Amino acid sequence: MAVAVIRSAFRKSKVSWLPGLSAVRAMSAQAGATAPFSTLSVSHPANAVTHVELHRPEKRNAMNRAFWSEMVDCFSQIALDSDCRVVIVSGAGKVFTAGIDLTDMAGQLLQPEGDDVARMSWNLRRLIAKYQETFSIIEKCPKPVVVAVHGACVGGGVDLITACDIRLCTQDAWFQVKEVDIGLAADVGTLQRLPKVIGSRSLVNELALTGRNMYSDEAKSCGLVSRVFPDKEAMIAGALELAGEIAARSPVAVQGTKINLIYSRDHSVAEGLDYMATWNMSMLQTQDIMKSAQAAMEKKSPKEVPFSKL
Ligand SMILES: CC/C=C\C=C\CC(=O)SCCNC(=O)CCNC(=O)[C@H](O)C(C)(C)COP(=O)(O)OP(=O)(O)OC[C@H]1O[C@@H](n2cnc3c(N)ncnc32)[C@H](O)[C@@H]1OP(=O)(O)O
Repeated sequence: MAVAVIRSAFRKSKVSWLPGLSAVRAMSAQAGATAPFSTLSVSHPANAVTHVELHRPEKRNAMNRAFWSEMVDCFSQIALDSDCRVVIVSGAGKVFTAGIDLTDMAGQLLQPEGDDVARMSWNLRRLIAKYQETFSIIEKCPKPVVVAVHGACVGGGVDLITACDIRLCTQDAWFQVKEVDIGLAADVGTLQRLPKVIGSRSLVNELALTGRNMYSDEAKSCGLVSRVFPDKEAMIAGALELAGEIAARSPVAVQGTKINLIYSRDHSVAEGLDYMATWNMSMLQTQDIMKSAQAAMEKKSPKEVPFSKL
């Protein structure tokens, strides 16, 4: 009986605005993150899954000038790619990343352009904001991002992973808020996001003020990562399995969940509930609810439900 009710509701839900919506989607759909990047390798290992690999292994994936721009281009393309429902980020070679490229840093950041202090300061501010966007773009991307860390994750690496939605690591992974060791206060996300990721403010302060290494067991126990794998191969297999589970769900539900979780993290419960109500006053009208409910009633897996692209 319940199945019949859902079927009938689903038939009724095929309302006349759908062709218009498809046309808008067709106009905005992009081919995916295909630009020839020099510091990133982008692949599509499974249906609806995009894998972004930091790819400067001979320099331990140190973040050079090209990297700071390419991440923004890559994630801007992914955000619009209706064939992508979930992203995996990992590092090629021996480690995840050695953080900012220290040889590149001297030019741009330490010798800002400008005729006087005001102009140099203004240019430097713009540059720092640009570097911040390199990781904020991950958080702004509506597709969930799973990051898989092996070996070292230093400095800018911690900024990067705290902007991701799910963090995995290998047993040999270690994390270091290194900035204090090179004479600067971390300025591209760690100080803002790490306290929201791990529960202990005292631990955040300790890590950021001493620059000490944190190893995988402690990263798991404090909540920085949700799973630890014996090695990189097992971790990438685990990341793909997790990505497959996310990709199988309604993209309307998944993207709405990511956006509302981040909004709620930064607002009061009352504001979060208000935002949610406004969000769902349109999103509850999706066909995906009827499709998912029907599959649940028929004891089918969400993997069997053909959701439209988003
Ligand atoms: C607006 C500001 C925005 C962001 C700021 C971010 C701040 C930070 O990121 S602070 C962190 C800076 N990073 C470091 O201090 C790490 C330095 N590197 C290491 O400690 C080690 O390389 C390692 C990551 C532990 C890996 O060790 P190992 O596997 O033994 O490799 P190496 O032999 O040391 O290096 C191989 C190769 O890579 C080059 N390299 C490594 N790290 C960097 C780097 N950060 N910048 C530039 N180049 C790096 C190293 O020089 C070697 O190059 P060769 O040409 O082979 O000599």
